[in-house]
Amino acid sequence: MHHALTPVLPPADVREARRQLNNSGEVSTELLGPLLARSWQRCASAGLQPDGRTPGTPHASAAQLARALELQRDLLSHARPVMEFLHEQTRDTDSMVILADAQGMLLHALGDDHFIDRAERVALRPGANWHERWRGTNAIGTALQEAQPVSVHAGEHYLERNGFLTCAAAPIHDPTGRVLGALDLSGDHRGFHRHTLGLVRSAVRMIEHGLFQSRHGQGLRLRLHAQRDGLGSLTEGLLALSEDGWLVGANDTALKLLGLGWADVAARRLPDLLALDTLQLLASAHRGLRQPQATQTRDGRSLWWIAEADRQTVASLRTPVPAPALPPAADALAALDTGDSALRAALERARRVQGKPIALLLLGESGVGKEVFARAVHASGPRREQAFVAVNCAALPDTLIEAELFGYRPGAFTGAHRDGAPGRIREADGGTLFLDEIGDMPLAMQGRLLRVLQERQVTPLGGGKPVPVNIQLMCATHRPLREDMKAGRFREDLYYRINGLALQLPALRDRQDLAELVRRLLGEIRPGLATVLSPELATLAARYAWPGNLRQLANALRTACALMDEREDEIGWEHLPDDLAEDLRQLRERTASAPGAAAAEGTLRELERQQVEAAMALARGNVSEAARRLGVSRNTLYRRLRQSGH
Ligand SMILES: Nc1ncnc2c1ncn2[C@@H]1O[C@H](COP(=O)(O)OP(=O)(O)OP(=O)(O)O)[C@@H](O)[C@H]1O
Repeated sequence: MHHALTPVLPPADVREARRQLNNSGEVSTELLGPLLARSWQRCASAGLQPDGRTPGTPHASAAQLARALELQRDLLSHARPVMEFLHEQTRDTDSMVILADAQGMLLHALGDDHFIDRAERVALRPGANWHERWRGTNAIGTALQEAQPVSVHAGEHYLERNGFLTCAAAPIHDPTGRVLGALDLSGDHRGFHRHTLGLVRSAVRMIEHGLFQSRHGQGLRLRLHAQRDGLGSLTEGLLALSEDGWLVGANDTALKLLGLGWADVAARRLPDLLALDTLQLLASAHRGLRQPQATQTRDGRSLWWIAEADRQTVASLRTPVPAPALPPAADALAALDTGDSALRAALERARRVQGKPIALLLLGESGVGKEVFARAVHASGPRREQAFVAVNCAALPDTLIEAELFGYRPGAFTGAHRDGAPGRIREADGGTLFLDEIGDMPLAMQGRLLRVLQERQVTPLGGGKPVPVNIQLMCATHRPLREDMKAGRFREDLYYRINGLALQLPALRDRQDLAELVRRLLGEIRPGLATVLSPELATLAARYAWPGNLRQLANALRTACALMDEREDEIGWEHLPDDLAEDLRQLRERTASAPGAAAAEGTLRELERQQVEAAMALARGNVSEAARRLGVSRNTLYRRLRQSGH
C-alpha cells in the first residue's frame, strides 16, 4: 500500500459524506474510502456527535503525564532528536510535531508558537488524549487504531471542530512489532502538502532504527538490503536472531524484504527465510567482515547482508546449546491433560513454542498449578537435562531479591556470605528460570531484570565482570499485570519482554475434568488402591468453588488419604480436613434450601452482577467502555445496571 501517496479526498465528497452522516447516520465507503469509512463508523457506533463535545475526555494530570513519560523513557529518548529534526524541516509552516503513546495520550509536542496557540484550543497538547474514542477520526488515534500510517485532512476529521487541521501520523513499532505510540505532524489545513505523510514515515523509521539498535546492541544481528550500497543507510532491513536462529526482533523494512509480517517475529527461523544459517553469520561476524555478501530469499530474490555480533555471542555460538539428541522424556505436558478443554488449549500452545526463545507468562489464580505447568514445559523440552530454577518474588523481602537473583561478590553487603553467591539467574544458565509472582517484583529490580534479559548477561552485586547467561524465562502471576502496567506499578518494557506468550490457566471451579483429576490424584497418593470419593462428596466437590484451586484439592485428598484406614477405599466426611468439611456442609444446606434451578439461577445472576461491577470499575464508570469490555451493547449494559440497582 502506498500510504505516502494517499490522495486527499475531493472536498465535495467529504461534504456529501458528512451530509449523509448528519441526515441518515449512514457512513459512505464509496465517498470516504475504506479506511476513513471504518473510522467514521467506529465513531458513530461509539455515539460521538460530529458537532458535539465529548464530556469526560481524559486529560492526564501533571503527575500522570510525568509517570507516562517515565514509562516511555526509551521511546522518548529516540523520538526527541528525530522530532527536533522534523520540526527543523517544517519550521514556520504553521505546524507542530507530536508524539503520542499507544493509548493516544500526547507525550511531547514541538511547534510554531502561533500554531501551538490554536492547537491548544482543541487540546492538542501533552497530557491530552487523542484516542479515536474521544476525538473521533484523527491522524494519531486512527493510525493507532488501524496500526498503519494515516493522513486526515480538514473535513475528514470526524469532529467538525477539528476541521481546521491537516494531520499525518504513523505508528511506531518496537522490534517485536508492538505499537509503542505514534508520531504526528499537524498543521493548518491550508498548508497541506502531499509529502507530509512520507516525511512522517521516514521519521518513524529513524526512531524504529534507534529502538532496534538499543534493544539489540548485543547478540546476533543481520543487516539486509536489496542494493549493496543501501547497507548501513536508514533504508536497510534489520533482524535480531537468537543463538539457534530464531527471529527475535526486526524492523519493518526487513519484514517487507522477506515478505513477512510482525506475527513472524519469534515464529520463524533464519534458514526458513534465507539461504543462510547462524554459523555462517557468526563466522562472518567473528572475522569482523564488513564486506557485504550476497544471499537469496526462499523465493529466489537476491539480498545483500552483513552480520554483527558481540564477542560473548560469538563465544556462546561456538558451544552449541542443548543438543537435540536427548533421550526421549516421558511427556510431562501430556500428563497434565486430564480432559479440560481450556487447559488442553494452553498445553497445546505451550508445546508449540517449546524450545524457542519465547518467554512464557502463566496467568491464573493462586494454586491453579502455574509452577507445576512451568516444570512440565521444562521437563518435556530440549533443556530438560539442565536446571529448573524457581524463584518466588513475593516470598523474598525487597532487600534480598537483588542478591538472590543477580548474585553478589564477597563482602558486597553486610551479612553477605563470605564467598559471595552466583545468584539464581546464573544457576539457571542453560536451563529455565521460573519467576513466580513476578507482579510483586519491586520497580527498581524490574529495571535490572530487564537489562539482564536484553543483554543476556548478569553483573553481580558489588561489581565484577558481567557473566553471560542463556536462560529460558517463564514467569507467573495471579495479578492483573496489564492493570499494574497502566498504573505504573509494572514496567511496560519488561511486561512485553516476559510476555512472549501468555497462557491463562483455568480456575479449578471452571474445569470440566474434576472427576478425572480426583481419580488421578488419588492414584498418585495411594497407588494400586482404587480410592474414591463417596457419591455425596463427589457431587458437592463438583459444585464447590475451590478458592484454593488445585493446591486445596490436592492437600485435602492427601489429608483424607492419611486419615483412612488401609482397608478403606471410600473417602467420607470423617476423612476431610475440618475447614473443607465445613464449607461442603454449608454448600449442602444452601442447595437443600434453594433446590435445583432456582439456586443455579441465583448464582448466575450473582456472577453476572459481579462481572458488570468489575467491568464498570475497570472502565472507571464509563458505560461505553464497560460495555465494550463485556462485549454487550450499551443499552444492554444500562438494563443490567438498572437490574442490579445502580
Ligand atoms: N496437575 C497437578 N497434579 C497434581 N497436583 C497439582 C497439579 N497442579 C497443581 N497441583 C498441586 O497444587 C499445588 C500448587 O501448584 P502450583 O504451586 O503449581 O500452583 P501456582 O498456581 O503456582 O500457585 P501460586 O500462584 O500460589 O504460586 C502443587 O503443590 C500441587 O500439590
